[in-house]
Amino acid sequence: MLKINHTKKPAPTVLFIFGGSGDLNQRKLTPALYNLWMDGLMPEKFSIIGTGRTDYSNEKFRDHLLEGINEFSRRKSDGNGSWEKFSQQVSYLRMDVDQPKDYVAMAKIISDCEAEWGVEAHVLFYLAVAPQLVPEITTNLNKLEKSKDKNKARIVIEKPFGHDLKSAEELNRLLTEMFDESQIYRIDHYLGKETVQNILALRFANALFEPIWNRNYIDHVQITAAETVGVEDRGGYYERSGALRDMVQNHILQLICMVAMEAPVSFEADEIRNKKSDVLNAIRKIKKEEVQQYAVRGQYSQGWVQGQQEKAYREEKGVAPNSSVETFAAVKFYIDNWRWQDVPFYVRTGKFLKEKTTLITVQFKEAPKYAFPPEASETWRSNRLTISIQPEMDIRLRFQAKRPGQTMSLNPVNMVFSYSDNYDAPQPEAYETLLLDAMMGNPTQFMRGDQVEIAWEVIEPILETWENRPPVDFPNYAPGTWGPEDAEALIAREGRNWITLPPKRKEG
Ligand SMILES: NC(=O)C1=CN([C@@H]2O[C@H](COP(=O)(O)OP(=O)(O)OC[C@H]3O[C@@H](n4cnc5c(N)ncnc54)[C@H](OP(=O)(O)O)[C@@H]3O)[C@@H](O)[C@H]2O)C=CC1
Ligand SMILES: O=C1O[C@H](COP(=O)(O)O)[C@@H](O)[C@H](O)[C@H]1O
Repeated sequence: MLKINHTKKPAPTVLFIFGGSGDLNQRKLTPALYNLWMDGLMPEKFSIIGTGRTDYSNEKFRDHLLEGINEFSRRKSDGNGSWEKFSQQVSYLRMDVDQPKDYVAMAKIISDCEAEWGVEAHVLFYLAVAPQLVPEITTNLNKLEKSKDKNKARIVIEKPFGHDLKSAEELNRLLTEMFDESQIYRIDHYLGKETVQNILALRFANALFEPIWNRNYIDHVQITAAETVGVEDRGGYYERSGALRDMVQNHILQLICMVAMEAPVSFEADEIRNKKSDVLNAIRKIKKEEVQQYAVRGQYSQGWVQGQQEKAYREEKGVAPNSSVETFAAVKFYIDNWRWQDVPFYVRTGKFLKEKTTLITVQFKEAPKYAFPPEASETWRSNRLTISIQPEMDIRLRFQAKRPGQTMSLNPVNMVFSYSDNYDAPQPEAYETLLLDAMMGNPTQFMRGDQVEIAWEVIEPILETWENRPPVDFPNYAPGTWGPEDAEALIAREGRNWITLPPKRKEG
């Protein structure tokens, strides 16, 4: 069920973070837990145990996490002892995931906490590790008595969930042999973003949009998820992934689900998940021989961004000098159902693009009859709704207005709902929301096994075609641009263009 309020706190919880010494924990997980604690949303009793092979003492581990708080958290250490108090409940367990004896140590930690707290604890196992370690860890966890408790033990699995359809199916099979589906939380952090969750409110708490939210009124939908950084130090991971696996299979398909799903009859987890699975199932499978018409790939070259010289992807650490892995992908999808038949969903994502932005645009059709003389307006297709997911958080409804003056001159204007103008409190980070949900036992905003598999099915023809046909033109875009020219052509040849947002309220 989607949460309505937080009158209840999570039950006393022991939280193990596999990959505790890793990047994700330092950047996102510990800052999220610290912010939850500062907001009074952590359980009354909790213990966080980071694991890894690195030789940390508890003190050194906390120092390492504090650096992450000061660099990445929305709240820094406040100098009033908050971090020190919080971090007393954080410790480190040095372990190798393939050593069964180390899981015995985990069992002891759980029973020690329970003895100290005088209650039976809930346990959350967060797997912030590379996917190849997941089978080993889960098989060992399955031997712990505690993990069999359906109501008290949960396991969070980071993306990527599998490498392709086959491996995702295998992973699902393995997990569901050992755990109940209700214990498995497949995380997609985009689903924890405030602006993404707000799509449900926008669509289903207002009578205004739903009547026109269909093929009769909508010309097309587009989603841009653009980053201004390269692969940084994740070249090793990215070489096995690429933009399609890294962003489209999960985050972007989930955004499509939020925009395209039918109205749920309740906010029960399975109701929402069923509605999303319906969308994924209805996405037209692109035939291999048609991939070139529907999808474009790119890889960044070296170049200059804001006076700084950037390396080509092929020069990044951990990347093969002749790599054919894509750092940019654009795809045109169709959803074959009554609501969306023939409405294209154009999506694009990439590293080292011109702007950091995640933007959903719903472009409405033209007015059926334009009685104004052509010289009244240069702009057509003026009606559009843009949902800025990040970094700006706003929704803009664009429509034509009369420019003040003695002539009937039209120009598009925006009605803007901006988070910062409407709410004083800072927005929680996605990982805060999702970690709290996992502790509360609320799987609504996590992916069910079937969704992950259908999402792989959707992109598999593209993946296979690209893997079998190495690109001849890589690298094909410079850092600081909007990607390869073919991506412009993908949409331009249908008389449309990619939309980016000028600053708030200045749009002309
Ligand atoms: N970093 C990010 O921004 C994001 C990451 N993710 C996902 O999260 C997961 C982790 O990513 P990230 O933190 O970046 O990766 P890192 O490489 O930074 O961390 C990997 C972690 O795994 C641990 N580890 C590796 N092998 C073993 C082993 N044999 N036994 C015990 N621990 C081991 C490492 O510990 P040690 O080195 O101490 O042995 C380390 O803590 C990945 O699946 C990634 O795709 C998802 C979204 C964003
Ligand atoms: O999952 C991932 O997401 C990030 C982008 O996340 P955002 O919240 O900053 O939009 C991306 O950089 C990374 O490659 C990918 O693995």
